Amino acid sequence: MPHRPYIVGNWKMNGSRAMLAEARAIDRAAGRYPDVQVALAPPFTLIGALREAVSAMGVGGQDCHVAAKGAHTGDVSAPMLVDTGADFVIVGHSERRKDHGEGDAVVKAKAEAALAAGLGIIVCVGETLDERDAGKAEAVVSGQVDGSMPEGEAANEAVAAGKVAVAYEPVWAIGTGRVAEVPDVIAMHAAIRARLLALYGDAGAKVRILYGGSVNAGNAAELLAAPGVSGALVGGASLTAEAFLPIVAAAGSGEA
Ligand SMILES: O=C(CO)COP(=O)(O)O
Repeated sequence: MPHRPYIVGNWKMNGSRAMLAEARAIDRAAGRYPDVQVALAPPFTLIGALREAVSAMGVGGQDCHVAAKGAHTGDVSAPMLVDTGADFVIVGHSERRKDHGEGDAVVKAKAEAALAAGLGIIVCVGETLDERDAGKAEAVVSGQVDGSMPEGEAANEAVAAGKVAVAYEPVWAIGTGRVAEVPDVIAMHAAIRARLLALYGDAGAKVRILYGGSVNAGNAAELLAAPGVSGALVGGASLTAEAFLPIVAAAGSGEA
């Protein structure tokens, strides 16, 4: 694998202070896999506490507003994420795109706001089942990459610094137990890489492309060994150390 594997847990709208014990256990074990970059994205309410509870792993947000501050009730900005201890943020998750009507232009603005605040980013893309069945998966995902990735000098610098990742998450594989076929994942990651090279030139090779969608202990090794897969964005199986650590172990060479 040309990149340092990146295994990220997305807790979505799950978690309470009681779950900090899981984060601590994940963090302790993550320290045994220095070859793997491990991170968790808890809900906003837990970012600060989780940051203080862990030391080896990254801590991120699941979304940010396009503006740095202002009259946007209920929203959280990228500088606020930094202030509470986050080092990255996920933008453009399909649940945000669907639940909050976020299109590519908004996702791109969020990505640029996050970079301006100094955060790393994971930009999510992925097709629906209808789009895949219609043979449009690569076209849809390529269009999302073109429309959602940040542009400009700050983006080029962040890409070169390895602070930018893309997560390919087929919508039909999220939370369904249905994983994409490995050849389809390889093909899609290659299509995404081609767009990244077109957008950023040679530096586009530095963007890590993660797979997400029903990743678990049983399928992680095969997915992570696939050419072009630089890591995983994990939902349900990131909620406990017991479920998440085998995925970290599958990515790393440390002791189990
Ligand atoms: O959406 C996901 C991660 O962002 C994937 O969720 P699951 O791993 O629960 O399918």
